[in-house]
Amino acid sequence: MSRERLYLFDTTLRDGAQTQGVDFSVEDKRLIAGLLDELGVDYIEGGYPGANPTDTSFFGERPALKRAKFTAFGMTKRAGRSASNDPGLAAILDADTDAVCLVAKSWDFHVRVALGVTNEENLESIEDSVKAVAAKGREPMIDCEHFFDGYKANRAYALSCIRTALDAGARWAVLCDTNGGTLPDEVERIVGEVIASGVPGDRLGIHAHNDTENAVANSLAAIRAGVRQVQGTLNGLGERCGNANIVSLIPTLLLKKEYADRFEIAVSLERLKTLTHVSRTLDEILNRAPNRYAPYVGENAFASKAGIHVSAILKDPATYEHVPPECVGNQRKIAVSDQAGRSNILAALEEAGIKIDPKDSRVQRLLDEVKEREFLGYSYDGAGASFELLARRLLGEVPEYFVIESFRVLVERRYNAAGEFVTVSEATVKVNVDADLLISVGEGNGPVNALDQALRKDLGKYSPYIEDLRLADFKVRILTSGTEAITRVMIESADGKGNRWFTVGVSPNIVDASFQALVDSITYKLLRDGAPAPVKPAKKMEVRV
Ligand SMILES: CC(=O)SCCNC(=O)CCNC(=O)[C@H](O)C(C)(C)COP(=O)(O)OP(=O)(O)OC[C@H]1O[C@@H](n2cnc3c(N)ncnc32)[C@H](O)[C@@H]1OP(=O)(O)O
Ligand SMILES: CC(=O)C(=O)O
Repeated sequence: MSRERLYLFDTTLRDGAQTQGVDFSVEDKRLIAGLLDELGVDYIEGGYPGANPTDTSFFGERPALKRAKFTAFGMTKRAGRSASNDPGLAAILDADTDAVCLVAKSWDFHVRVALGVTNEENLESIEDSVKAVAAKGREPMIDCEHFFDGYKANRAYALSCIRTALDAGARWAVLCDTNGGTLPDEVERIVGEVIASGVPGDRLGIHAHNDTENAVANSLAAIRAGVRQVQGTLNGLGERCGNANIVSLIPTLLLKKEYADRFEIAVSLERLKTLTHVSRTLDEILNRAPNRYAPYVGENAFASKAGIHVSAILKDPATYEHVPPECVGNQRKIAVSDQAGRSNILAALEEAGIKIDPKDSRVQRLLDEVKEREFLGYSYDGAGASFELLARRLLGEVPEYFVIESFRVLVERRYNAAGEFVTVSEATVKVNVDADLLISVGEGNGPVNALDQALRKDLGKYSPYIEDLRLADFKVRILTSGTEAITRVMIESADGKGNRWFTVGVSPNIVDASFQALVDSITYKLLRDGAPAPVKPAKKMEVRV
């Protein structure tokens, strides 16, 4: 059966730029356009030439796209002047693009209130503007703003906006759920009625906003009802609650039988494997933490925690995964926690490269220990290095590289040499390495920083192993256990080889919890980098300062 072509229109650089807190630079726009082009979308809406210096500059030098149609956005000409005499439209037509998408009002309420013109004047603006785009040799399309609300208020007028655009030569009339309040059943019914009224579905598009968390569902409903262009943004960026997320739409269209059997899109199954990378690169550009819960591409999208799930996943991943993670470039994650069973532990041990007979009684002991510690506040879910140390200690594989004899931290608010009133922390750590007692003092902008400085200042023969270690992130959470508040500290560490690892510490005292996580971090690095075991047992001998 031959499949129908479905076109993907990306508006990350236009509607996505309308997201609160998002402010693309010209260079960001170039990078994102390149990513989208490589992914395989059909249209890249770059922004609104003439609306702001960034967009004008971006359109001033057309990005080198391999296959996507570079598209400018703008609005139809203002009433009372000709298309050739409208400076806004002129800036859009002057831009070197393949296509032009103009937003037009299709709700009579908006024509009256927002534009303050007659319905006929608005239709005239649509017709003249589309003709002006076509005359410039660009592919014209019209975003019918508020189409669904307009259709419910004045069906005949909303339809006449579409017909006027298409009759004037628009390749597409895009039905916009601008306020995002329409639900999937309404979208499906209304699109069906529009097509039944004689408008061909292969000239219609859908542009859905996410105000009821239905933007993707509404886009799929419109596709089922017959539209053949779908608009969306990377990671669902966009005005207010965002647009339909193409990072969710693309895999659904490619991997779900109902759509994959009926439609052909320009993104290949091979390019689909880059989707997680594309999504996370956008977050990187925006300096935002990726959404762990994002469907398909989030860190949790294929993370299983419950023992019953993991037991089955290890027998066949299809038992609890709706698609294989690799097909979108993501990966399976098996968490170890108090929801775990033996299967989670075995999977985590395998991931850490620890070989053990599944029937070994130490597997159950480790599981019991994890559950006991999680009860006390530890969380191994996000602290893989601490879990690995716990497991290897139980198996007798972790040398006691160093022994902490004691530590002390002072926090002082005082005037510094420059006469500024500052808070400084000072830590002293006594550590035993190869029977040498080493005492180091460190200063820092906080107690944990000072402890870290002191601990790492002199670790005897282990010092060279930790020269490139740095603390990348530090998270504190206060938990309540019974009547007591306890602190859980998670530390992310990194080294010069690009390795990152996570450790956890728990104590009623925040400094103590931090220190545990620090010690785990250093021990993990020593173990991973093959540091030799101490030759002498730890005991106080000589003092070196
Ligand atoms: C649903 C959407 O997301 S549409 C996309 C919206 N995106 C943006 O607005 C981002 C970029 N916009 C801008 O930089 C500015 O709004 C500009 C440059 C386009 C216009 O700026 P200004 O000329 O200062 O006008 P302003 O933004 O205050 O108001 C919009 C004007 O466009 C008119 N207008 C709105 N839509 C249309 C349309 N489809 N056709 C013709 N005129 C329109 C409004 O009636 C209003 O006119 P008025 O000033 O005579 O009342
Ligand atoms: C055009 C557009 O962004 C909208 O109607 O939502």
